[in-house]
Amino acid sequence: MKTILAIHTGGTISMSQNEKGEVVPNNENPIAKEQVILKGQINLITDNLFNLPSPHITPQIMFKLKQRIMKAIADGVDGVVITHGTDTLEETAYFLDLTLPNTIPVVLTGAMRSSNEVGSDGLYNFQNAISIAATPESYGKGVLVAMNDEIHTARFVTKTHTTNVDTFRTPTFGPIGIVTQHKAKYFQELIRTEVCDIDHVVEGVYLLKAYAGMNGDLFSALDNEKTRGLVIEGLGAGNVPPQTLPAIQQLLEHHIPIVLVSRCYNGVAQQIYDYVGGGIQLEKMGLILCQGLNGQKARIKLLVALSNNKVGTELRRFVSNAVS
Ligand SMILES: NC(=O)C[C@H](N)C(=O)O
Repeated sequence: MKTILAIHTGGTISMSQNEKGEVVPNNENPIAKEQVILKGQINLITDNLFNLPSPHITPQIMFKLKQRIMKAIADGVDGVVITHGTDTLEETAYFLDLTLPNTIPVVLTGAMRSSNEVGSDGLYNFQNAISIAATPESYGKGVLVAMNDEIHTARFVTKTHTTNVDTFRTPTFGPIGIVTQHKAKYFQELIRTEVCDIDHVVEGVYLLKAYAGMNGDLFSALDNEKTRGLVIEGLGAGNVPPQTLPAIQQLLEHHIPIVLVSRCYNGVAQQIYDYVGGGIQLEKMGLILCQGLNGQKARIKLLVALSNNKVGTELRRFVSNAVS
């Protein structure tokens, strides 16, 4: 019989609506003891590790979660399910994808409607995640995200809607599989994995979004000493307004690695445009163009790379390409 560990970390899936209609955390996790699916066929063990709304999750907390999963792997569990708030779920999922060995299925899930709301999706998603974690086909696919009958890779999935249960999408590539009647069916393979073990997490990795008319003020506001790295969500295929360039250059002169992604929902940042502030100039200046990741994922990747003490060409190689 397979042993699946469910680690609960909080989020709407663990919350309830009160008489005023406000969604609030519970002391007792309402779904922690529930197991409808695969009852008698798997041994489900539970760890209520945290009870946090996901905006309270930090990279330090992600690191504690990674350590807990490493212990579970060493103890011989066959799969791990993590319940998590959806706001930062994609960041935790990608952090774990980058830092855990790809040995057993690790599946994150959450809910858009709290436990006592009509049409609550929490228990349903939790059941699906258990079933995915117990499926032999789920091995070797990296960390997975199971929401609303779809299975996504941690690397590319993103939250796209504030409240709709169909919020998690994988732009450009699509989901890796689906769940029907609580059974996982895969129709895409994981392209590759890149595990990068870390024993601590650095601070001071920031994310800024470019906008029409942006100037250097926000870049200049960064403390050169405290800033370990920066991700810029550029415009379109990876361009920034020209007024930002002197301040960006200043940061580069302080040897701060700067990663460029696109603020677009779909597509990749590339050296296409040769005008002032275009991707070609940014690449020549020394920015690392990262293909395929959104801003928050690129920030996690840069943070993991820096926590692994990567520098120079190795940092550039690791951060630049998430696709192939
Ligand atoms: N649906 C959710 O879980 C959203 C909630 N604010 C959280 O991330 O904790």
